[in-house]
Amino acid sequence: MRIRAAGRALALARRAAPAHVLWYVLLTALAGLGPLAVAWLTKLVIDAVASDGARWTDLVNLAVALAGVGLVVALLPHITRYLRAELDRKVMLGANEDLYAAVDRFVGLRRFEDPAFLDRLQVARSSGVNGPGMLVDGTLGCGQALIVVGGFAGTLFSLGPWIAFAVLLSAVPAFFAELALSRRRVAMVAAIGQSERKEMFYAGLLTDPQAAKELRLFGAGPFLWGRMAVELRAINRGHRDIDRREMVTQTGLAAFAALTTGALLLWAVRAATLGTLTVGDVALVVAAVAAVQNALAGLVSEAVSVHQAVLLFDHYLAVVDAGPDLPVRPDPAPTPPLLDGITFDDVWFRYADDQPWVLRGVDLFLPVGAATAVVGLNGAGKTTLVKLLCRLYDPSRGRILWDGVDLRDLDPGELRRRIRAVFQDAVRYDLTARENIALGDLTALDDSARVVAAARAAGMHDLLDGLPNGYETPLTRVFFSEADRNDPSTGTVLSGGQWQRLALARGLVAVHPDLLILDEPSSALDAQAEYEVHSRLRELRAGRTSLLVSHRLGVLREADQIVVLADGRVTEQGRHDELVLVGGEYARLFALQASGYQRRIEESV
Ligand SMILES: Nc1ncnc2c1ncn2[C@@H]1O[C@H](COP(=O)(O)OP(=O)(O)OP(=O)(O)O)[C@@H](O)[C@H]1O
Repeated sequence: MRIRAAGRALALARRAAPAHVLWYVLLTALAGLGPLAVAWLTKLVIDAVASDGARWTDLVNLAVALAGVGLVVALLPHITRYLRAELDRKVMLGANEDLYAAVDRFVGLRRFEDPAFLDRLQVARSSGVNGPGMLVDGTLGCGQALIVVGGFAGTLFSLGPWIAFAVLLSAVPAFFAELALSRRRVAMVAAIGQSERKEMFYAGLLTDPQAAKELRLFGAGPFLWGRMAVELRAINRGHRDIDRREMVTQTGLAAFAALTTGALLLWAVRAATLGTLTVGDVALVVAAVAAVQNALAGLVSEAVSVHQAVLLFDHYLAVVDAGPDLPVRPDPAPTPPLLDGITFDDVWFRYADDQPWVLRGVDLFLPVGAATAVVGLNGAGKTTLVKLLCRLYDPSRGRILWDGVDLRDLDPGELRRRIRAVFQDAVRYDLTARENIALGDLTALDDSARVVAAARAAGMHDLLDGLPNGYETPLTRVFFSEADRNDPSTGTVLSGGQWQRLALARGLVAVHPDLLILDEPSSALDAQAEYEVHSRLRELRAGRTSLLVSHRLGVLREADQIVVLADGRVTEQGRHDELVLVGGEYARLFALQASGYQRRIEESV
């Protein structure tokens, strides 16, 4: 499994930056050979200077070679550092591309509501994408260290086999100790993932312009900061624990390394005084011991970083390989234009097995070309019904049929192209007005006429047209667009009702969707805007299939059918007049709202 992960990471690096990987490998190998060449040339120069019969030209040649190798050794780290940084950048881009493509393939919403998966996603986003770069660096670092160790160990071996053996043995405890530390570090990263997400949430909230108003008014800042501090302390505890272990391990290892180095130096000096080693040999031993110790320490830390990279990359692979969260048929049925209607056939739904049922056997038919309105108390399941219709979840039991074909047999992308929905909690994108609208159908991004028509339908055209840069004005004071670099003050902040109308424009920008869903599209509109918007919507809906959810029963009166949702079932269904005559829940709610308005009129008269 780990080997497979390492293979995938290296393959990703090769794909993202093939030339950089090749050059990086070559230069790293060269950098590994450099210190050995310098040490040997230094030994030869010293021995030549110390000997009586050395020729001047030989000395000069050796010195020039030493200087040349020294130059290469000095230059290589700078070039490899650049290559490494560039490789990391390219690989990270490729890894991010794959990660977000995978996240985009999650057809439904379940994964985004699963805390364990969100933890993985957090690790994948923050560290996993660096895995392949870390792995290449670490693998090459290991390779380089092995070249140095191999070269110098050979040298030490020629001077005395047991020295080479002793030096190599001294690295074994370090290797296993670092490996154990690495395991703990990765476990710690996963363990603090939840705290990190909470800390990010509080940090975002404390600096969020939208939240600033309430937080100041309620004086909730210190409370949230207190919560954030709790998470930060938990994160710190995780890091502190690892840092302490690291300190104890590293100091023990350093003391052990210093002892072995000292013993070897003593041996070399004694051997030189006895005449078994030359002066050049002593210089070589000194260089070799230092280089082998350094390289072994490097080998251990690089091996550890490879290990860590693979463990982190495992989280990344878990996300990238997760696949769609709802079953998607490999050979989906085509999604033709809606001809007959949509059927809810005994639909049961709950958000998780341990949660209560939200829908308990909904039977409903949305006829093509008709406007259906859904009414119900808060929490009755109206938005859930809409989300099932868009196939953001699958029913727990029962079926939803598009002209008789189960939604599960259709391609979710194709289905969604036939549906446009405006949700009550529509997103406010920090983008330009044009982009905010065109996100509803990206084919309209460069089609101003369609964007303007949608804005007109939602009653937003005059306002957007009058902005400093018209439709190109950013609807945010958080960023500014490139065009506004010289005057970033053009960004505009919309009111709640204006955002709602913009969301409506986003829903209306698609050309003739088969199904238009409006979930509380006018709750924040003033009376005049609501009247205008609904008159316009009535025109737009005429002859089209639409589903309208609203608590303002007055705007639903003209729907072709009104459906009351209660206790997870359809309890009433019919036209406004029919339901009023029946005198059930709809009639009660309608009378309640109407009496409120009536009383206010009478009081003001
Ligand atoms: N993502 C979710 N996970 C778990 N439960 C959820 C989720 N979304 C909604 N619910 C629960 O499902 C029930 C129905 O919610 P839904 O949003 O469909 O109601 P609604 O009729 O649209 O309400 P409202 O009129 O307040 O908008 C509620 O009890 C709610 O708590």
